[in-house]
Amino acid sequence: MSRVQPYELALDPPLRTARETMQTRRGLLFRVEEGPGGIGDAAPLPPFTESDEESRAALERAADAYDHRGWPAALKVVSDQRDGRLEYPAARHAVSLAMLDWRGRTQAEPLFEQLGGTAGAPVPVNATVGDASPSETAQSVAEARNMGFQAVKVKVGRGPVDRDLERLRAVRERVGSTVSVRVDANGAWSPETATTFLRNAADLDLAAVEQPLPVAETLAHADLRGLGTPIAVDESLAEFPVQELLAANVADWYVLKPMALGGVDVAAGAGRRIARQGGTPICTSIFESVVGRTAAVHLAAALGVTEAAGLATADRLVTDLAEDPAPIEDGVVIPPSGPGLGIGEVGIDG
Ligand SMILES: O=C(O)CCC(=O)c1ccccc1C(=O)O
Ligand SMILES: [Mg+2]
Repeated sequence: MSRVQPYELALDPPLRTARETMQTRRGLLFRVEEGPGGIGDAAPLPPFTESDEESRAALERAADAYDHRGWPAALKVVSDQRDGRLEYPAARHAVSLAMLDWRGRTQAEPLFEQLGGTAGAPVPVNATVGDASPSETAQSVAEARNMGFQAVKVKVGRGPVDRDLERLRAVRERVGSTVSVRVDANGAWSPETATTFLRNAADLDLAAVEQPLPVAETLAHADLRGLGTPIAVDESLAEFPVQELLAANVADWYVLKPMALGGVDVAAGAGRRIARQGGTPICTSIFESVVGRTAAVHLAAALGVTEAAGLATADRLVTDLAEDPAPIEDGVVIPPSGPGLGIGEVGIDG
């Protein structure tokens, strides 16, 4: 038997991005009871994924298919495509993860091994710093550095470019070059604004600028390369097949959100393709529960990513659904070595 269980987690402090102020995250656990059991997480977040309602409906259909016809039928239900893109990536993430967790538990194999990794090597992670005043931004970056993070990601694009540049100068004045700094505009800029930012940011030694342009301007990211700061795409991967982005040379870095790509299996394939073609894959979580986040940790370890992963999303969650089997220490995270996901008892009330 399988079950679909909704959850809701509060973020404290809320995360201010160019697009929104994220205060809570809703998601759905997909659980099966057979044998050792298995668990998966769907945490829909448009425009990265389908909506809550679509995800829930797809998961209910998948649960019914699983109960009557097993794993292949359940997976098929959440694998519908339109224009070459998955219609329910978050739901497919949940079902495929529950299947991998169940299989890993059955075969006593950790998820990172199922994904083709050989060692549960430590993964460097970045702290995530939201939009705030220049002094508050610098303070948050200094705190992250003092906690052992060697990389931070600062959200930009909420206010004018001059303010963002002022924030980043305040960061450099405060922490010098002791920490790697990347920024994420979440698609807030026009090509002109992005160019202005990049020309003025050349001396800030930013590791990358993530999704400067909206998804509709995806191909124009190629023109932003070579202005002194590596370009990363994120939201674009939810809309365009990764091979198209690679063929168009749109970016230096590619952000893999397994929740947006339809599962850790899909994301592992995309990550290997990106690396083969000379791109840099980055793994991130999106404030989903410990179930989804731990899956992303396994993915990052399996791919052996070298750039810091955006997996430090647990600290902001006021409560979670289980004890964290992969807490961040000194800026790195190590995937659990137990079977499957390696998560213990999961309860909806935390
Ligand atoms: O990458 C990180 O540091 C954390 C993840 C993150 O920023 C994020 C979280 C939720 C939704 C979108 C994003 C994003 O990278 O744009
Ligand atoms: Mg991003």
